[in-house]
Amino acid sequence: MHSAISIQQISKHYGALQALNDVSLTIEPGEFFGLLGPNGAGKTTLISILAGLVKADKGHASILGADVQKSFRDARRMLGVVPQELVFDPFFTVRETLRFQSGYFGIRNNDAWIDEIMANLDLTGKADSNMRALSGGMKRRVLVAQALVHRPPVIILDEPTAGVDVELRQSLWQFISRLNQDGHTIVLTTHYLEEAEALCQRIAMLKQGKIVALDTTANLLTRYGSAKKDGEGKTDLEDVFVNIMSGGAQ
Ligand SMILES: Nc1ncnc2c1ncn2[C@@H]1O[C@H](COP(=O)(O)OP(=O)(O)OP(=O)(O)O)[C@@H](O)[C@H]1O
Repeated sequence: MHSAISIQQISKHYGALQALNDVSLTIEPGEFFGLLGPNGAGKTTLISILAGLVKADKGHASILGADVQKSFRDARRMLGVVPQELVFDPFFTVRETLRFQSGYFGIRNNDAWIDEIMANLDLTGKADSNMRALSGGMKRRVLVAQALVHRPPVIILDEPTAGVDVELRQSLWQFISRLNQDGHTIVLTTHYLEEAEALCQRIAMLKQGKIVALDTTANLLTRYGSAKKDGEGKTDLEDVFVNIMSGGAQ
């Protein structure tokens, strides 16, 4: 069986800046995987390479066996990406936006699935609203819906809960967890480390374009956690993250 995502020795420069430096990573089908790192570590660049939006200088990447460059269409069809930035045509309604996205993948008569996704994301009441009339949190739900219209087995979410209220965050995680239980592979980037700790089975940490830690969440907590100074003695992923980013990992 193919890996859900295979990344082999990927490097990427932007001028003099090395955004990714020899990154290798394999994610298996059905995993809930966290890709963490400080601002500028290279997470979005790596996701853009997987989505075929940015070309790596070196290395290979594939989605369920399809090379993201050589078999772009096959790879893209198996991948749903929830981007970090909210970019929409403001004059389309929510339903039109989702129909348009279905058309991009050559799917017609997708309304039953679009209705199901909208219901799961609490968007049904906004189906006929123009995108420009939605709040930021609602727009983010549409971004998630858009990533799912073609029923991709692998889903990457780039900071999906940035600027989202607690209620939506929880309903979003319930929905994403259900997709994972149904067999979808989920890759998540987030700066909310408590979310990553609760959801992700395995985590990679990037720092200045290099992987500095890669392990199960449980092992990372055991290996790199340190008892909190507040005396409670409980370690968490934030603790681990700070230790690794300050040079505690090899
Ligand atoms: N199109 C571009 N041109 C030049 N530099 C870029 C470009 N895109 C990204 N970079 C640089 O590459 C580095 C990695 O950026 P990237 O967006 O991948 O990081 P990130 O880990 O996703 O950060 P954040 O957590 O802030 O989203 C940064 O230094 C960024 O400024």
